[in-house]
Amino acid sequence: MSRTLPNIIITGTPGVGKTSHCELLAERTGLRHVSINQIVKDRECHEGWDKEYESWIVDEDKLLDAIEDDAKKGGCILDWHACDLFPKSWIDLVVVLRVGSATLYDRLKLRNYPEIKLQENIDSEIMDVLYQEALESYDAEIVVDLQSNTSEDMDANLDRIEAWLKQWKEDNAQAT
Ligand SMILES: Nc1ncnc2c1ncn2[C@@H]1O[C@H](COP(=O)(O)OP(=O)(O)OP(=O)(O)O)[C@@H](O)[C@H]1O
Repeated sequence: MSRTLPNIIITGTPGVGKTSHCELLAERTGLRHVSINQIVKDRECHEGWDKEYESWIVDEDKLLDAIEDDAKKGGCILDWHACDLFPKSWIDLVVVLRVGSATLYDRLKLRNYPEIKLQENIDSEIMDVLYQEALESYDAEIVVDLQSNTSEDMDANLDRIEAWLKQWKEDNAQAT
């Protein structure tokens, strides 16, 4: 299936900077920021609320149905703390954002996360869980991990993704 625009996943542990990156990237490129959190909530792609973790229990089949048409058209920036559920055929680039554990701790503390959720997220970041998930789910050549500790990191990441997008468009224009 050919798309005239690529689909990009921006993933990583909660608090790493996915939404911040996606919003700016959407502004800079015109691609659509697809906030999976928002879709799960708005389109009720869930089986209820987990009180302990203070998060929705996602119904993945319903979620995939909800975004399938947009994903098949292309031009989506998928913003979520997991990536293994999206079909490989939909995805052109997977960006895994990374952050130091002290910085992540400060960011999550500011959100008043429950202690259990805070600790699990710090452990997940230290143990590379999201990066490994991306490597297990997609071809290694489309997976990139980028640091997101500072606003300078974010600027550099956005430049890099924009350059990748420009190249993707050139390559795919030649192919058609
Ligand atoms: N590279 C960065 N440099 C400095 N601050 C950042 C950076 N990235 C994110 N932040 C700050 O960290 C906080 C969390 O960022 P953001 O909401 O984008 O994370 P997220 O990964 O989308 O989280 P969630 O998965 O919970 O939606 C925000 O206050 C944001 O301003």
